[in-house]
Amino acid sequence: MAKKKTNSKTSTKKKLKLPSFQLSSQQKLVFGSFLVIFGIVLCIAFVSFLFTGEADQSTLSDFASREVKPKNWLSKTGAWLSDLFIQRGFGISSFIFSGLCCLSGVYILTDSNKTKLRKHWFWGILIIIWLSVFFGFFGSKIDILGGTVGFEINTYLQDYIGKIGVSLLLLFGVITYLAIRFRLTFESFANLFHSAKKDIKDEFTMANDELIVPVDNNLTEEAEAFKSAFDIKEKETIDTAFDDDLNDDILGDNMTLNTIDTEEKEVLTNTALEVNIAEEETEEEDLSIEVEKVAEEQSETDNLSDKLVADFGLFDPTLELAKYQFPTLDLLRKYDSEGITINQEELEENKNRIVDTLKNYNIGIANIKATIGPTVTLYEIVPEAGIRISKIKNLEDDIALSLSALGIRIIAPIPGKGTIGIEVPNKNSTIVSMRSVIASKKFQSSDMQLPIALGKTISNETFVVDLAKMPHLLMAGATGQGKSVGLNAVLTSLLYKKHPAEVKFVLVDPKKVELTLFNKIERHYLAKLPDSEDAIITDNTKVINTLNSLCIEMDNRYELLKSAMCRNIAEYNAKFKERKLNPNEGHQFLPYIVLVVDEFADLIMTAGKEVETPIARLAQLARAIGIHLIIATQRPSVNVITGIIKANFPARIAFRVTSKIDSRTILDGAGADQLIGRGDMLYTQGNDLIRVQCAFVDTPEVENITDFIGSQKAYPEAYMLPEFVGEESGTSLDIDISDRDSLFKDAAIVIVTAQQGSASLLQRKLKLGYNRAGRLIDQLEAAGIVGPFEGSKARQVLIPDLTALDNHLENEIQ
Ligand SMILES: Nc1ncnc2c1ncn2[C@@H]1O[C@H](COP(=O)(O)OP(=O)(O)OP(=O)(O)O)[C@@H](O)[C@H]1O
Repeated sequence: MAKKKTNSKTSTKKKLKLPSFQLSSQQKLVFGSFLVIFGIVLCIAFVSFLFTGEADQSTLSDFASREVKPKNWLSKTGAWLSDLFIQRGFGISSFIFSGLCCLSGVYILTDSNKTKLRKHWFWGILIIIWLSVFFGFFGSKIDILGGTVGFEINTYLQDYIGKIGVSLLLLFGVITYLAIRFRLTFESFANLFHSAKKDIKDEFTMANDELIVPVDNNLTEEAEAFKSAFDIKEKETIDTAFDDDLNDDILGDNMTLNTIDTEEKEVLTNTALEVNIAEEETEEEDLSIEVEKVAEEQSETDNLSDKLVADFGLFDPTLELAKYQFPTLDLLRKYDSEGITINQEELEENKNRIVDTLKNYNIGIANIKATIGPTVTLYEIVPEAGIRISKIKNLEDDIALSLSALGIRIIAPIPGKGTIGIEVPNKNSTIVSMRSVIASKKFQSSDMQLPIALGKTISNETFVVDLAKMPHLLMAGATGQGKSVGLNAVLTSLLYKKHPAEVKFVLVDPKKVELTLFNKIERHYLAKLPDSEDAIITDNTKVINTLNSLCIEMDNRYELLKSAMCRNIAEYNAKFKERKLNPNEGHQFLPYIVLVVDEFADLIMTAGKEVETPIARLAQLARAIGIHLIIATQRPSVNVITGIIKANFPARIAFRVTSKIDSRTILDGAGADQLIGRGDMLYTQGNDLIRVQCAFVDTPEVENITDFIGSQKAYPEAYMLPEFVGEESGTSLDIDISDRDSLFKDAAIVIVTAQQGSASLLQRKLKLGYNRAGRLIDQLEAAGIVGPFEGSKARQVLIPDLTALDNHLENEIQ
């Protein structure tokens, strides 16, 4: 077992090292047949060389001249190839080359196991060399038997180990080959010898028995002793023989055991004993039998998808915009004041103040350490033994007063460190540019699904989080503290990392001015409702429709995931890329959708429950299907951020807020009221608070990026969300004839001709987007041309042919 395991381990290791070339079926046909033909060419040339080689010797130097006519059946090429392989190469063993070429071709054509082919090549080449040396051993000059290689190796070896040495070396080669290739062991030689000996012995015994037969009734004393000694054994053997199918002959004899005479019994005993020995031997051999690894059978769908992947490669969702270029770093501004400068004086001053203040309250400090961040410096204090932490915590305001600085935050104790932290704002804060965080290795090499570079932590590390893991983000902060910049930083991060095929934004901007710049990338990155003009939603009534539409999209996506038997969007998309999901059944690559709501308080004020319900539904359920919410608000009061919303937004960002109560609403604790503003923020994902300086991205930078993306080739339209028809507009089936899509008739013809009521058929035939095709199907249903939705099956077509369709439509108009 252990041996088997190691074997399989090493083989997987080997497999991992080898590069895998995936040839398409056509390439396999071309390459495979080329190799077979090349092998045949070599064989013909070599055979011809045996007869014409000598005559062609002189013509080889005039290869370029057309007057020279070589005798080789394949003319100059044949003469040259066979001279190269046989004369200058390995002699007649070169025939193996032609065989190997043909074999490789056949392997490629039949798509057989390549490991076996590699083995054939390995052993083939070794045999070629061995044969060439072997033949070279007998020749006194270069000849076609051993070729130049054989001759030269021989001369070289004979110079060092002599003729006897070379012959022994060749013998050793044969033994090694037999041992490795045919797993021959010393025991198998011995067994061979043993069985030969036994055969002779058998013959001998048989002959003896024949001699004994005539004196059957008079057993000698020795024979009697022999018999009694084996009596028990005989019985056992006979029993075993009864069970043993292999010993049918003996079985036959044993059946009549009572009737046979002693001599026959004796013969039988001998035979049975031998069977026993033979069995033991087989058992011994069994130990060395190697169990061949059986390849696991693949199911039919796997085979089909594997074939598709082999033919077309993995599905590439970015193919439609294959030439899309990600924005470059130089679109972002570089700031002079970047990089942290240590102001020794300031550090010393703050340290003294902290020590003095604490001394005033009889708190001694054993140790103090400073970590300088972009906007604040963290002083870590180890108090003297016996000092209660709560005492320091209570002195927060006093320490802040004596340090006469805004934004002091005391963390007592720092989780996991056993020290007390005092964050003191730097006199001169440094700007954390978006460029520096985007360029950071941490962001660039992150393999997160939706990476967001938020800024830098207090220890000046780039802070990157995965929106897909959050899974929804709540952002709050008083006006002018950096919310909009924060939102822009989030969107910019995604633009720098995600292809338009991979992520779509739904932007809600009641302030109408904050996100307008993103209009330029509408057809690349934005998603919108089918009949809305602007992709960025500024009208509060439209927000309700959009949110409900997202709920429909969510339900649709769950249906798709269910039928694909996937638990989340990542699994689903991976399966789709591997071509395991059929687009004809409605499957498609699903981009992430990020809903950004700037000024959520305003929405709640105007729309209340109508907004809260879909938001809560999305927040509760949308994480698995790739819809993520980012909600920003100025007023983090309890009537805006209700319990249900809070419960579903574990990731929160707090910019500076004006009151402790607001801080509590957003962070479930104080802290946000002590921030210094201008992008200074606290981030939590349910546990610790992390102080981060938000990356700064200015409007011109966003404009540069959106211009850069907007100037590139885009999709024909923005990503269409499913249509949501509000209650007041009636049911979707009451479609007015005049409101029908311009392609309604074409769609009806396609559906009736194909007798298959599926939206994806329309998508393909009429080159439509999924949403328009879906709308057409609804209209066809309303017109009574197709039946109702039947889950994963195509809808039933109610009109049998085109004539009936014409009649149907005419009747409709009347
Ligand atoms: N990360 C940052 N680094 C440096 N300065 C910043 C940062 N974030 C914001 N600021 C400064 O604060 C100003 C206001 O920021 P921003 O417009 O994001 O505030 P806001 O919270 O969106 O305000 P409002 O709610 O009124 O729109 C910016 O113009 C900028 O000067």
